[in-house]
Amino acid sequence: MDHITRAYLTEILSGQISCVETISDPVSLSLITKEISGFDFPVLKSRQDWIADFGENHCLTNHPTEYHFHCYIPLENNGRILGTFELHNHNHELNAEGLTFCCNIADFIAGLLAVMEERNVYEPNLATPIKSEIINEPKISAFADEKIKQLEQEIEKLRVQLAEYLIFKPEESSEILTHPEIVGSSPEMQEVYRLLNLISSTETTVLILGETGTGKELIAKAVHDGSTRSQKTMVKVNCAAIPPNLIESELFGHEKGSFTGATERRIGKFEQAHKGTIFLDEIGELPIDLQVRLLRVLQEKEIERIGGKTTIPTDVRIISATNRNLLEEVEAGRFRRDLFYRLNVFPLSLPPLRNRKSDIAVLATFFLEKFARKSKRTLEGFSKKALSQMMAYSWPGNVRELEHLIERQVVMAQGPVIRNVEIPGSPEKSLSTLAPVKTIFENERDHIFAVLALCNGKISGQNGAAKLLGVPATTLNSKIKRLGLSKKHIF
Ligand SMILES: Nc1ncnc2c1ncn2[C@@H]1O[C@H](COP(=O)(O)OP(=O)(O)OP(=O)(O)O)[C@@H](O)[C@H]1O
Repeated sequence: MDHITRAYLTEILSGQISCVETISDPVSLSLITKEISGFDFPVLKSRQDWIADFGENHCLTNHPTEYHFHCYIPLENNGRILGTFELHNHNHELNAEGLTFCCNIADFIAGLLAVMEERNVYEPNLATPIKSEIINEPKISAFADEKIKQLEQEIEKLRVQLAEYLIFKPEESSEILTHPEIVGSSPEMQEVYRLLNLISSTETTVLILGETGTGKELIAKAVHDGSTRSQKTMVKVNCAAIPPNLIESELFGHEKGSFTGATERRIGKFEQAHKGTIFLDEIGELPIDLQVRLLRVLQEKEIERIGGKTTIPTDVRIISATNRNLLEEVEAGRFRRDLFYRLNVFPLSLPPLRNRKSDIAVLATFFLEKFARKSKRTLEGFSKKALSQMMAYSWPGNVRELEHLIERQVVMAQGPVIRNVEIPGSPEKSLSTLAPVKTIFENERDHIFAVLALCNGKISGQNGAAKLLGVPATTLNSKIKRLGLSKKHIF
């Protein structure tokens, strides 16, 4: 290899600097090539990792300050690796969220380098290093066309978000965050509110992830309401609910007579959402051919009605949501990787209710008040028993399931306090209906019996039952006698 392109962000005390450089000097190159150009997937390394591998001389950030955490992501465009994106920072080891940020930035930088290469603005085989502060101070804008400017703007937005993310130290914030429309103050929801605050004033494309009923639509609404587009509408499209043959016309509209049954011109959801937000729910269900069209709309920022002859510019913020693991869908070839990166600019994961049990009581009370008001009933709250029933349940349908359950309880309530909640699929168990319970004695006997059978009756030694059970062979022998077990039980 005769050169390597490195785009890097480093955290310094006064803020962030960023630059792209091409290194072709043989001495630095051999060291760098050896170390980072071999990474063909994202790699996180700490300073200690580098020292363990290469000694104290590992530092390759071209900056005198030593950094503690390093992240390297290949800059890949259409299967070609154009260089490496690096982040060097002091404070945090990157978590999954930070890594996604970086992957998104890398994706845009790779796109930018590819366009620059195409336009001859950037020449990867240049013998001398170019040092253009493409991110902070776009010197190349003299040559730059619209596409380059757009990509630069996207990168800049992400860079600012990443900077805010890196500066934030959760342990230093003691303020309990809340939201007027969203109930819950568990640590998991604190993180959701923090991310909501982070994106509220931006135009970022958001991907909301979470199981069914975790509140994805509610959060999408909160993102829209908190944005500068809140005076315009948020148009919702449920990609799973529309028959595949109608979804294109639903999203982009059609001209009269463009297909059988198109008796009128139809304005699609993208046009309806102009200057506002479009919420693409269940995006994982979007057919693959429409994924291509959606990607084009995201890139070109214009749509074409079916049967239309002109393109219509659209200014729409995209929020999408899914309860699928989209990366798995990408790996399985059911979801386009380029679209995934476009949508996943800012991922926001909602925790399932079973992982934030401290919110159950407050959510249940919120719904109790809501439905009591609606049905004009006076209800005061839940008994301890009712609350512990709700706490013990795993809520596969999450907040929506809780909401429906409380609605039913309000209808059926006999007095001002709900004393018993009917958890679905678990009729109240009385002792007489429970399966016979084993005594501790029986449990121990059966367990020892099973392990002895596994070891073919061998008690001591390397493959003996005593070793597996973590007791000395003499103890196991006396237990076997006491429990009345013998070899005949085993073979
Ligand atoms: N934190 C919350 N506070 C108050 N209400 C909530 C909260 N989370 C969810 N809900 C309510 O629960 C119901 C389900 O929420 P929502 O429709 O947003 O879930 P979803 O994740 O979009 O579901 P699906 O994946 O099935 O589309 C709604 O009535 C919503 O208002």
